[in-house]
Amino acid sequence: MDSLPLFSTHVPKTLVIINRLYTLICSIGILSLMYFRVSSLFITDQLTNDKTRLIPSLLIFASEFFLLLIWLAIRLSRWRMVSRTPITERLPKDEKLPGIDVFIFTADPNIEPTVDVMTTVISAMAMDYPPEKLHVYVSDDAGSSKTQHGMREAWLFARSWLPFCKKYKEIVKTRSPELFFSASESGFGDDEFIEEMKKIKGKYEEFKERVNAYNVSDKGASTTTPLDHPTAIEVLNIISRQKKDVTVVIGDNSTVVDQVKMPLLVYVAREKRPSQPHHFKAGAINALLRVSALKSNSPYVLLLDCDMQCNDPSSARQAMCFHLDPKISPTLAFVIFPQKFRNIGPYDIYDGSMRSTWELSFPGLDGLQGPFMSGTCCYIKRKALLGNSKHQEIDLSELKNHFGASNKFINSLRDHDHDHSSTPDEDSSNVLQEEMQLLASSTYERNTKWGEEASSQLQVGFYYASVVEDCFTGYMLHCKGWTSVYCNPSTPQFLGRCPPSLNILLIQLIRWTCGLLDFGFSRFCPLVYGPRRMSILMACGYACTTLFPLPTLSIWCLAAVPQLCLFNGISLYPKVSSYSFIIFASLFLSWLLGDLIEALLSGGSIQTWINEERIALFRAVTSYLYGFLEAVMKKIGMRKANFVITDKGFDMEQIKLYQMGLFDFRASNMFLVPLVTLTILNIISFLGGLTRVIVAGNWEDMFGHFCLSVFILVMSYPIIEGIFVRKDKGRIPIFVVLVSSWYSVVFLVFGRVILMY
Ligand SMILES: O=c1ccn([C@@H]2O[C@H](COP(=O)(O)OP(=O)(O)O[C@H]3O[C@H](CO)[C@@H](O)[C@H](O)[C@H]3O)[C@@H](O)[C@H]2O)c(=O)[nH]1
Ligand SMILES: [Mn+2]
Repeated sequence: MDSLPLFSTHVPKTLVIINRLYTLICSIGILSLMYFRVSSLFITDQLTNDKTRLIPSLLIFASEFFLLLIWLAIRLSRWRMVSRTPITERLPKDEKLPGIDVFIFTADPNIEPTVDVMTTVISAMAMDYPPEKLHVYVSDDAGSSKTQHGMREAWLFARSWLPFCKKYKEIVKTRSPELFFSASESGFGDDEFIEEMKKIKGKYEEFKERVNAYNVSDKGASTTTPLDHPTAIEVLNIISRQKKDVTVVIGDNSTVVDQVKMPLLVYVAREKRPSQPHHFKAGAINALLRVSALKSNSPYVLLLDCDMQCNDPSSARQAMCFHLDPKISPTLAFVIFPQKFRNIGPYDIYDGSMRSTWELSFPGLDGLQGPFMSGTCCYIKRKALLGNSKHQEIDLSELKNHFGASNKFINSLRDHDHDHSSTPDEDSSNVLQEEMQLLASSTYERNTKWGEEASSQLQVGFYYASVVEDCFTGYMLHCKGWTSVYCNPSTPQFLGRCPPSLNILLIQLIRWTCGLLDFGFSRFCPLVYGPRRMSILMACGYACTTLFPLPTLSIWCLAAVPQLCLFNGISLYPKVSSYSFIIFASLFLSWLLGDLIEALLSGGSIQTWINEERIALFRAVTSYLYGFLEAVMKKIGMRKANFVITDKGFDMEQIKLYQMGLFDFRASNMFLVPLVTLTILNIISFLGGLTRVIVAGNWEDMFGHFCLSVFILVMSYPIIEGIFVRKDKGRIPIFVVLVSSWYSVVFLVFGRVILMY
């Protein structure tokens, strides 16, 4: 049994063939386009005789070239798509399974509703895994009594929920009470089941009420601030109800309640002081790595954002099929599941399903060295995060230089070198508690290597260099030779909630853009640092992800320059009757059709495809631009790193618009103004160009421009509708329309001056 592989691998042939075909077409297209553009720069007449101008031609050439390069890099990174299926029946017996520490992160009870966070906690505790091998840690970066209290309530509810799930495991398919009670099939089962289900539903409602009541009461009012609070660690077990102060379980880590064992549950609020950098989520992960090392020190760690509930309980076993597979296990650092969302509307206008990432990019990377890391739905090997060598062989003082002064922590490192779940020595509760307090203190990392690039043998947790700590840390692991695996079973293992609002989405994207560019611009740039350490295709994958926001400049050019030229009767594209036009037409069409075919093959529809293209453009001209500017300002020292936490409480109006497939334009003006300006500019240019062509009759020269304009106008339809048609609250405010019209006029005037050259 042992030697049999624990998973199987398939190749999605149709997708692979289509992708390779398009890579080929795209490469030929790029070469011919370059030939055409370069030669037409020198022989002015070849275009539309005397009307070619240098500046717009150069701008357009650079933009097209850059976009095509990125397109090619994306295609290349999907060269070897694979998909994998774990075979859980072949896993060793429960006693032989390794321990797993689940880390759940929350940072602000005001925008991350406590009930939701706790539902995630409960769903993780109820996973299908031996409870004595499962340890759930909650990191509360706000140090809020609301979360701490919520956890005690969650623990109490779990005491009923876990036995219920165990008893009816054939019926209770999802272990998140929220998902279970909202699903229609929760009503099936015999009378006894229905009776018990009603009871437990009542308890769940009471649990929610108690948590919410506490949060609005005086007791819930915080006495500390998210940026300034002491360490608080609480290990929950039966006695913690009576003894409100910190309790530490001695002996077996799990607790037996009503014949059902409960996983260990630990609340950790690391100390935060304004004078000490806390490094956002990466800092929280590292603090948990240290604290958990003393308590359970499991060889595997599951990272979960607080809104990512465990939907299917089998993810841990599935992940272990890869981690324990004798063939891939030695180099395997992490197993990733896709982030799926439970609130995606029927139209998915904001591309919450991220189809191209989960269905195409990640399977592509999986055929190379493995998918990127994401800070949630990810089972990581602890050893990969703390060094891949035998810690016994390294000098103690060297280890202390890297990991800090705690002897107990260093001992734990040496412990997890034996790839099995270890029960750390249980000291008297006070000693252990003190040590955990030390490890979670804000000064512990001073003069250590936490969050930095260490020696080649050692890795000291998550990196602090970028606010997309997950992608960057994964990249560095890949550079060190670790691999990763992607697992995308048909039942979503985890379900979170995507932002159903344009504003929240675009704010989140600014952080991602800035964080990705941070590392794209650093000495670790995948184009420079990568190729020597990983395959060229893998480096391509990282390059197009970290540098993908850069085409914002190209897209701005393509959304404005050809339009200004159209307005002024200057042609940048060959005559429709000429041979060279075929280059443009075929590139443009194969780009669109390629995306369309892939969307259809990977479970999307025509609507999906239009939505994806549309939101990609909206993101490119707003978030990417601001993220890019922020990254540049950080680089020159004008700005500090910032992690704006994604708002997770949504209002009814937002949800209503989202469900109807209507954009919610109650967004910041900084997003609306660029979008509306470009739309108005395109409308004016289109109408102006049309008039001009009717008068001059040179439609053959301007055909390319019209195609581009029509495409942009179709993509901007929701904006046009938001300006002229909609009357609801989510329409585009009149003030924005006025300001944007003014900017469009400025564009037209400046454009005219520049186009003279
Ligand atoms: O100082 C902080 C900031 C955030 N978080 C937690 O980190 C998680 C992710 O934050 P969120 O605001 O939800 O960001 P998203 O953009 O939705 O998260 C994505 O992007 C992050 C990197 O920017 C990754 O860490 C996440 O795993 C990934 O889901 C949440 O649970 C937060 O509570 C902290 O613990 N401490
Ligand atoms: Mn999130």
